[in-house]
Amino acid sequence: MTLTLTDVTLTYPDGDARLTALDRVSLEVPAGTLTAVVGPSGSGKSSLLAVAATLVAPDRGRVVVAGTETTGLSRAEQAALRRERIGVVFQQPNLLPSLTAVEQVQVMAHLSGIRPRAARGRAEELLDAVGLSGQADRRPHQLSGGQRQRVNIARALMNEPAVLLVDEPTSALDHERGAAVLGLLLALTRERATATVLVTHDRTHPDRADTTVTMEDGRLTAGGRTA
Ligand SMILES: Nc1ncnc2c1ncn2[C@@H]1O[C@H](COP(=O)(O)OP(=O)(O)OP(=O)(O)O)[C@@H](O)[C@H]1O
Repeated sequence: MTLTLTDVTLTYPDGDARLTALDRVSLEVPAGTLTAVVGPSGSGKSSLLAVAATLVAPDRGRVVVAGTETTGLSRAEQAALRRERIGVVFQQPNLLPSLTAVEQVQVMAHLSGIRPRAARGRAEELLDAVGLSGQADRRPHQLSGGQRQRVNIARALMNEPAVLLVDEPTSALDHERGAAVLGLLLALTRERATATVLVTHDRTHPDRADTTVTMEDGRLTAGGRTA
């Protein structure tokens, strides 16, 4: 299943005018591949993810998630689609301070309609997949920034999403850890056949992505590279 954006334009109110955050953006991300999105601050990268996640409605254009055209759906239908088909890892991880790593992942099952007993096993399996099997019982303050991001990724995979959207934190990870997260995301993308989009602030490691696109002033500029 694929993520497709076609001619997507998004504007925000800006005083009496409108600010164009996305300007006729088209992007296709096939299942089992990872597209890295790079570009300067304010160029529209997070807006692109927000539209792909159906969290923000574009002014114009089409967003198709795993075969479903999202722009015509009601808010309730979009919420159901997010719950069932989309995994999102935000720039600001909002882990719950009192829950252990495995509980953070498990709690997502509730939203995804997975039975509690099955949820524990699945949460453990996902922590294993992101390399955190030894840390299952730690709380967020006992984990490093990179480990917290891995918990976040495991959490986003709980509903077996078709589309995985990751907004990489700007400062939480150094280059080496950022590269490790990219390696992990690539492996998960292949294994789980997700259409993955990674917004990254590190300009060096996207070389390993299947495709790298650059945002500039709300436009996807040429120079996208397909491996
Ligand atoms: N809710 C909003 N209301 C008004 N303007 C917004 C809103 N969100 C973003 N913008 C503006 O839209 C443009 C694109 O912002 P966006 O957050 O998508 O950029 P970005 O490339 O993700 O930036 P960064 O790398 O700093 O996270 C910016 O000019 C920003 O100021």
